[in-house]
Amino acid sequence: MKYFSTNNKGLRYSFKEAVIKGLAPDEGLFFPESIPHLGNDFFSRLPNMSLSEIGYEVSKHFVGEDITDTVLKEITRDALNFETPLVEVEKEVYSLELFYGPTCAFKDVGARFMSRCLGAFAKQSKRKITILVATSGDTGSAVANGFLGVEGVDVIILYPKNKVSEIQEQQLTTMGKNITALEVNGTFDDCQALVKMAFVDEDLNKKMNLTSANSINIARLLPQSFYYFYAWGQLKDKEKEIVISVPSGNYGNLTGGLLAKQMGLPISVFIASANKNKVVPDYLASGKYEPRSSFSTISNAMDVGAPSNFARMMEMYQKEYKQVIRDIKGAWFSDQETKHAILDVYERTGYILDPHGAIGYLGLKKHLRSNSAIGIFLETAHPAKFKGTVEEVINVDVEIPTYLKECLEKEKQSVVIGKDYADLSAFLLRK
Ligand SMILES: Cc1ncc(COP(=O)(O)O)c(C=O)c1O
Ligand SMILES: N[C@@H](CCOP(=O)(O)O)C(=O)O
Repeated sequence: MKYFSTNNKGLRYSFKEAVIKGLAPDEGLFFPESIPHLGNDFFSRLPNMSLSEIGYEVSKHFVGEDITDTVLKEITRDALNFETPLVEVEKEVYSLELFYGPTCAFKDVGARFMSRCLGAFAKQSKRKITILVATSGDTGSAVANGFLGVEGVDVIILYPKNKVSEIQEQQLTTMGKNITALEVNGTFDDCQALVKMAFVDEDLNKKMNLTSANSINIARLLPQSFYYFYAWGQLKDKEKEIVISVPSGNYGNLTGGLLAKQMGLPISVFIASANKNKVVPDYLASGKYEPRSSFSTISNAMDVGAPSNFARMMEMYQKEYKQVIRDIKGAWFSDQETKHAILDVYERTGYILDPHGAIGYLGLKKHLRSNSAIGIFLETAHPAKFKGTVEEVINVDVEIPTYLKECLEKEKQSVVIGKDYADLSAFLLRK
């Protein structure tokens, strides 16, 4: 399989090149030159397949000869060693719980797969690889956890000062070893823009071997299709129409779902569920895409005003707006509505939503009108990561998983920088 840049289809790159570069030299995002349709045999075996088996069967089409079959099997077995259960919350409304990985967010799936692929490539490389990652809360800790102690790889996390939850910040800033946290005086979009500027800074790239572990990187994005197959495999009734709502910010998770659909997964509609940062729901309503500065909300990991993966969504639909709105509906909700959903679902069912999952739930309820459809929303993080907000709403203690508890006891270590590129490049050149 070869990859092209969303800015230029003329040049082709191997999986290994795309993973090591992260972003194409022309600042486009890497995209597979063809998307395989997985056959009936694969779909008939799905109900009995584990997440890691699905990961292997799907990714083998995308990695080409860059990773041997034996190594790819090891990578998927080792990376995807946790559950992603489908839990019925109400009649025909399911939560796909993606928070059983080590950092309690869906990012663990992609970060663990990518770290093992890059780890395999790093062994073949003489130069150290430096990963730059921008985070609005969850990507940073998942990437740090995935790459902690990996030889030949340094990780630098950029996160927006005062805009992530307390537990998220502890996760980002307490790893030590080969992980450094930069606290940026700005928004997530500023962090993402700084990272992209570093990739095209020629002087810096002569000195450092930089790559990205955001969903910009194809090895982070691809695994985000695996659990859609897993969810479908777990459904008892596969005859009904299936609608999936994805709480979205940078749109890597939704793009993973769209990839699964193009590979043949019978999902009738996706819902792009957003908070007040609603550039994509606005595009779906009007046909105009207008990235803008982001607002801070209680679903902070989705506070993105210029989502990276919009370029890939457009590539998939060849910018055909009518086709896009056939497959994707938009929805957005305020903090007040999010809190109300957390309380309402808790009181009626006992199920505890986190603020991101609550937006997914609301998007699903908005569009799931037909009784003949099954709805799934993605629960993208453990509610304990947003303990303060959730407990204030439901007035009940939310138990913190052991891993999260451990990082609360450690000391925060970060370097504060401004949002000017000069600050980041000076920091990197000093390293
Ligand atoms: C908990 C949580 N939910 C939803 C999102 C949004 O996902 P995406 O950026 O892939 O749209 C994120 C961040 O990416 C997140 O951390
Ligand atoms: N919400 C994300 C933002 C970065 O998203 P990514 O999937 O592109 O890495 C976060 O939690 O950091």
